Formats: sequence, C-alpha cells, structure tokens
Amino acid sequence: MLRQSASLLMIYLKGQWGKVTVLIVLLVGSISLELIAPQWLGRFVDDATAGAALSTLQLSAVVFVLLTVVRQVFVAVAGYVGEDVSWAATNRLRIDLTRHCLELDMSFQHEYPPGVLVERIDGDVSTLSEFFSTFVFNVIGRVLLSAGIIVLTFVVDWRVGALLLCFAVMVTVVLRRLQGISIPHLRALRQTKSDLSGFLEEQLVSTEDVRANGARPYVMWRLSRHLDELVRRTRSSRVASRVFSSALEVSVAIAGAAVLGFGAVLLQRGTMTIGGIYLAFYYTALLAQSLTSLTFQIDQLQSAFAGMQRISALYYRVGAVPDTGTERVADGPFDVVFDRVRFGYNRERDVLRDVSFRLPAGESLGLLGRTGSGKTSIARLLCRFYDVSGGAARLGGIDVRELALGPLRSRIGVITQDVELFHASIRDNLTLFSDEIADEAIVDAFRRLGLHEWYTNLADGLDTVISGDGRSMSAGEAQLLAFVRVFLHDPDLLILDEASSRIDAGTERLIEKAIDRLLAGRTAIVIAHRLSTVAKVDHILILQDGAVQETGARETLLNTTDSRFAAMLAEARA
Ligand SMILES: Nc1ncnc2c1ncn2[C@@H]1O[C@H](COP(=O)(O)OP(=O)(O)OP(=O)(O)O)[C@@H](O)[C@H]1O
Repeated sequence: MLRQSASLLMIYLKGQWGKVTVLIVLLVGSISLELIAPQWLGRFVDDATAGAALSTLQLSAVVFVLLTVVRQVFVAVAGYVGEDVSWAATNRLRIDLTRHCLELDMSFQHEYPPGVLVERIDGDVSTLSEFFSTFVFNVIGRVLLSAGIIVLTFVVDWRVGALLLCFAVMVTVVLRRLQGISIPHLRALRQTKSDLSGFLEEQLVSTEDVRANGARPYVMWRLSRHLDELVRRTRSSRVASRVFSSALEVSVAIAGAAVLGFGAVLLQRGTMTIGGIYLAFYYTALLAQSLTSLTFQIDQLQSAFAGMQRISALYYRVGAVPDTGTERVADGPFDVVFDRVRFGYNRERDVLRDVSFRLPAGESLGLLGRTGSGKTSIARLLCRFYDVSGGAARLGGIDVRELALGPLRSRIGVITQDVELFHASIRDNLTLFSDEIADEAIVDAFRRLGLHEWYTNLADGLDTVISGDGRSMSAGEAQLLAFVRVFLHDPDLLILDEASSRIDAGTERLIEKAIDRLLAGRTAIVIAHRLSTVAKVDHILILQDGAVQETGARETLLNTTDSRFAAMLAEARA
C-alpha cells in the first residue's frame, strides 16, 4: 500500500521537478540562515562582555536582522512555490479520480455512496494538498533544522552536543510511538466523518420519501448515532495526540534546564563563554520549538498518509467490468442475443437464470414480468454495467465483453424510470452541456417526436431552467425530455424502462406517440409496466423470477389462447 501511495505521488509530481528543486534550494537556504543568524547573537554577547566597541556590536546586530529578513523572504517565496506545486498536482489528481470513478462499474457505485466519494475526491485530496504545501517546510525543514542544531552544538562543545542528541533521540522515540498510536484513531475519525457525510447525502436526496413515510424520527435517531460516534472518535484521536505532546513539552523544559546547568559548570571551568551558553540555550529552545512543531505536524502528516492510502486504494481500484474488448459492432441497427445468460448481483442469488432470446435488428421487444423479475438487469447487462456470470449477451453477433466499452455505450440509448435532470436549462439538460448540438436540431427533435406543442408551452423555450434536481418536472415530463435527449444522441439500440408512476392521459398520449417515432428504424427493448405500451412491439418476453416464462412474436402470442400474454391481456381488460 505504501509503495502504491509513493508511486501515485511520483505520478503527480512528474513535470513539477523544476519547482520542487527551487523549493529544496529555498528550504536549505532558509535553514542555513536560521542556524547561522544566532551565531551573531552569541558573538554580540561575547563582544559585549569583553567591552568591544559600539560599532562592532552594532555590526553583529545588523547582520542578525539582515539574515532574519532574508530568511523570511525565502520562506515566503517557498510558501508560494509550495502552494503552486501542491495545487497543480492535486487538481490533476481530483480530475483523474473523478474520471476513474465515473468509469467504474455499478457495483462500485453501490459500494461507495456519493458522500463517501465526495470525501475521497475533495476531503482527502485537500488534506493531501495541505500536506504538499506545508510538509516540506514544517516537517522536512524541521527535521533538517534539528539535525543542523545538534551538529552546531557539537562544534560549540561536544558535551552539550551529546546532551542535545540524547534529548532529540528520546523525543524521536516518543514521536514514533505517537505515530503508531494516533494513526488508527485518525483513520477511524476520517471514516466516521465520511460515513456521516454519506448518511447526510443519502437522507437529503430522499427528503420527500422520508417525510412522506414519516421516517423522520428514524433519520434523527441514526443522525444522533453518527454524531455520538463522531464525538467518541474525535475525543480519542485528540487525546492520543495531546498526551504525547504534553510529554514532549515536559522533556523540553528538562533539557533546557540541563543545558543551562551544564553550561554554568563549563563557564566556571573556563571552557565556555557566556555567548556560548547563550547560543547553546538558544539552540535548545529552537530544537524544542522545532520538535514541538513536528509533533503538531504529525497529526496532519498522519491524516495525509491515511488519506493517501485511501486515495491510492480508489485510484488503483480495478473495475469488475474490464474494458479490454476491441471489437466494434457494424454501423446501423444490430440484433440482440441472450444465450443462456445467468447473472447475480452477488454470489448468493442469481437474478437471471438461463435467459435466452433473439431480437432481430431493427425490431422491438416488450419485456414483461412482475417487479423484481429481472427486466432492468437485462438492460444493465446489455450496457455492460455488469458482466454475465454464465452464458453470453451478444450484440450484432459479438459478445459484449469483446466490444470496446466507449463505442458500445455510444450505440445504446437508455431511458430509465428515474430520469436524471440537472439544475440547468432545458437545452443543457438535452445536450448534456455539449455546445455541438444546435438549437435548431433540438427543436427539430421535439417536432419529429410529436412534442412541438408541448415544447412551445415551456415558459422560456430552451432557456427554461429546471429547478432543483429536476423536481419541477413530473415523471411523465421528465421521460419526454429523456426521449428528446436520446433522439439527439441517435442510438442504434434503444432501451426504454417505462416510468411506472401514474401519468395523466394527455402526457401518456404524448409518450406513446414519441415512443412510436423513437422506435422507428432501431432495435428496441421496452420494459413495460403497462400492457398498452407493448401494443406495438414485435416480440414479447415474459420473465418470472429471473427465468423466461414465455417468449414469441406478439401477434402469435396474442392469437394463442392459452398463452400467458393473452391471459395477461384478458386480466387487464377484466
Ligand atoms: N444493485 C443491486 N444489487 C443487488 N440486488 C439487486 C440490485 N438491483 C436489483 N437487484 C435485485 O435483482 C432482482 C431483479 O431486479 P430488477 O431491477 O432487474 O427487476 P425488474 O424486473 O426490473 O423490477 P422492476 O419492475 O421493479 O423495475 C431483484 O430481486 C432486485 O432486488
């Protein structure tokens, strides 16, 4: 996992090495200045106690201030370059992650609810971006500074250097333990936050159903459970960090006192000057400050590591539907064959069992069956949102698994029961934000589908904005828009999952007329909830519990008195 995360980092730092080098030069420069500047303070103290001339003292003071100013300039420029590197790298990562998630199969979409994906693509990547921009200075910089301080104190007096080295080793051991203890708490905290946002997303999307079914108390109960968990996780992760940083503070105080005491002894022996003691104490304080800042950064470092691991798990996740096919279906309408297809969403249960049928090119098939009998699953297999567990689905004589995914899906138009509409104009909803489709083509599509009159009643024509997430449209109107959307896309295979909700007679007539025109010249599968919808299809397939109960030409079944289809029609008429 660590290797995966590291290789992911390398991918996104590629092309940024020039800036990273500038960052390293600025970092080394600023650390050197931070180490050198106090030397002038030590010299100032020694010169002052030796009664040196005022100009000598002034020179030391001016050099100290100058070095400090230059260092701050380095820090500011490095901050700018660090942000630049971090945003360039992480924005590319955001884009690639989003594309990857959109391409992954449906079982992935069920496993990661929208809230969790938002947390990965935005939350975790933001943490990573902060990590990039502050990590170099606050962690690597502090580590280098600490090492430099120990080397320099060794130069001043090896015994003081040894003292600081012991102190640094002790603190590093504490830091390592802190890392081991805090990471699981931080990981759990992040997971809890992501569960909470997933839960909120889920509830907000289904507000209407929640209210209508009186499920509000249950939602509030689950929310309070999530919040309790959040409090528990936050508390434990904060406590784990605080206990160790307090231990660090205490050790810092002890080290400062030891350096001063030891320096006093050396002063009495005449082996150390007051300036030297001052410098050693200054470096001890700087080392303490640097190690303390490291401790605080550990939190961020750890959450960046945890986030990085989650991001790389998502980034390297291989879809259950591999896009390895290279074949393409010949132009024009094609036939659809199901050859003893077996399929289940999980290993426990097959929802399609030995389903076989052949739909000739340019003809239509009405799929009937009780709810849950497997009709939608057939459509999903054709679009390869899932792969069959046994048998084969073939389009134009080619197994769908041998077809390249992009071209395959571009040949299929799907109209689902829940049409997805965006908070955007009718135009954008129909063209899916593409500006390659002219307004005339859209209006022509309305006309050819027999929907021109309905279109002219739209308040602002194509500029009419659909509010919310499409809730300003009824199920029937949403389907009409979906028809136009698909018509513009001009697919060779049309899959229509008819809206099961009640639609008024006027809209139903519009829908029927539009379906007639939409079906012309295409192979079509109509998943029908009303028998009237299949009145004009060429073939019928009735499913029962995932198996074919009856299939044949509609006319033939209609005229066969003991057919299931004829019985269904009779039941509907009664
Ligand atoms: N994503 C999924 N994960 C697990 N099981 C699923 C999933 N989608 C559907 N199922 C199950 O598969 C079976 C067939 O579902 P499918 O949606 O194909 O039926 P359907 O005939 O289209 O139903 P409806 O007429 O209600 O749309 C059902 O038992 C359903 O519970």
